[in-house]
Formats: sequence, structure tokens, C-alpha cells
Amino acid sequence: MLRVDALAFAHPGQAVPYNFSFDAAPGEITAISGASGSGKSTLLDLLAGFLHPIAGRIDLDDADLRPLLPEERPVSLLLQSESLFEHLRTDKNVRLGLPASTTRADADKRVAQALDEVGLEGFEKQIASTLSGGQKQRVALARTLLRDRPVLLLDEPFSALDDDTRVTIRDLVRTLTLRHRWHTVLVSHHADDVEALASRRYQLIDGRLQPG
Ligand SMILES: Nc1ncnc2c1ncn2[C@@H]1O[C@H](COP(=O)(O)OP(=O)(O)OP(=O)(O)O)[C@@H](O)[C@H]1O
Repeated sequence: MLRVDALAFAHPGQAVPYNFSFDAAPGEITAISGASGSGKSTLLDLLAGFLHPIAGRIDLDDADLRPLLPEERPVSLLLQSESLFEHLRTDKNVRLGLPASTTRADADKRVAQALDEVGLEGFEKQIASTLSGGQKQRVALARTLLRDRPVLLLDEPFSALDDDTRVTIRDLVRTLTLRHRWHTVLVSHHADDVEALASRRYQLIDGRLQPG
């Protein structure tokens, strides 16, 4: 279980600090909704380790995540517009999810498996800039698979997609979350994404998370 307890943070000049508490279970998607500027990205930045809380806890099972640097955290992040290296081939982008020490043969096998799992078999050699928005999100998910981190943070990951693609990528996120027992935290403005995916829901209002 991912447990966030009384996690406090204030941006410069912010009079009343945020105070975040919520739980996210393995194999489930936990949705965080809230108005623009309510602090959703701030919460994800705290979880990812890009911002430092002034108080409170972030625990994954029995591990305290707060002392860990972003690259040491058991966390992957997927954003709205994907951060692929556009000039690189699909397989090279996915391979970035593996440690540099991985042997060539092992890397080739695991990249192929991951592309297969996200429905991109046969796209290995295609340059990332020539992929569609949905295909790019699939590449990002394949990279996330190889990183094999138990917490997946999603910041409006479907916003740039057309309606049909959005539904397929949503289904893929749900399937992968279940299969790999990820603790997936979804930030979204979109009620239909939340409705389709969330097992638990929180509203971010006045700096606090309220269930429902
Ligand atoms: N580095 C910063 N310094 C000062 N204030 C900041 C900083 N980053 C964000 N803020 C402020 O903190 C508040 C929350 O921002 P945040 O990006 O977390 O909101 P959000 O809910 O993700 O918004 P949106 O849905 O529009 O992306 C906003 O008022 C924003 O202006």
C-alpha cells in the first residue's frame, strides 16, 4: 500500500500549506481531481521527489520514500505529452527504461516483450517523431514496464488523445496496473477518465484531499 500521511508543503508566498493524506492500493487506480491550480501537480512532484515536504510521510509498504532521490524512488511518471526522444527509434526509447549494464541480448528480448505487451510489436525501428500520440503513450508505457517501479504517477495522460485512442490507452493502463500490481495515481480534470478507471477517488479542495 502507498500511504501518504499529512504531507505538508507550501510554495514560496503560499500562506496555508497543502496537507495531503491518501492511500493507493496495488493493482488499483487512485484518481485525484481538482480545479486548475488546486495543487495536483504539486502533489505528484512531492511523490516523485522533485519537491521536498516540510512535514508528513510517504510510505510504500514499510519503506519510507522521503529520503530517496527522484531517481531512487520506486516511481514512474507519465505525462500528457510524452517525453520521448523524438529522433530515436521506438526500441531505443524503450531501452532507456533498462539499466545501462543490461546486455544487448537481454535488452533486445525485454524491449521486444514490452512492445508486444503494449501492442506495438513491429514498430521497433520506427522513429519516434513519426508515431501517433497514442503510439507515443504506448512507447512510454513500454518504457515504464521495463523500469518496473511499483508506483505509476499519471498527470493528465490522455488529454492529448482523440476519443477512440483515449479509450484504448485507458484500457491499457488499467490492464497493466492490474497485471503488474502497480499503485497507479491518476491526476485528471476529466470526469469520464476518473469514472472509467478509478477504484478510489479524491478531490483536492482547499489544499486537502477529500474522499469521493
Ligand atoms: N514553483 C512555484 N512557485 C510558486 N507557486 C507555484 C509554483 N508551482 C506552482 N505554483 C502554484 O501552486 C498552485 C498549484 O499548482 P499546481 O500546478 O500544482 O496545480 P494543478 O492542480 O496541477 O493545476 P492544473 O490542473 O492547472 O495543472 C498554483 O496556484 C500555482 O500557481
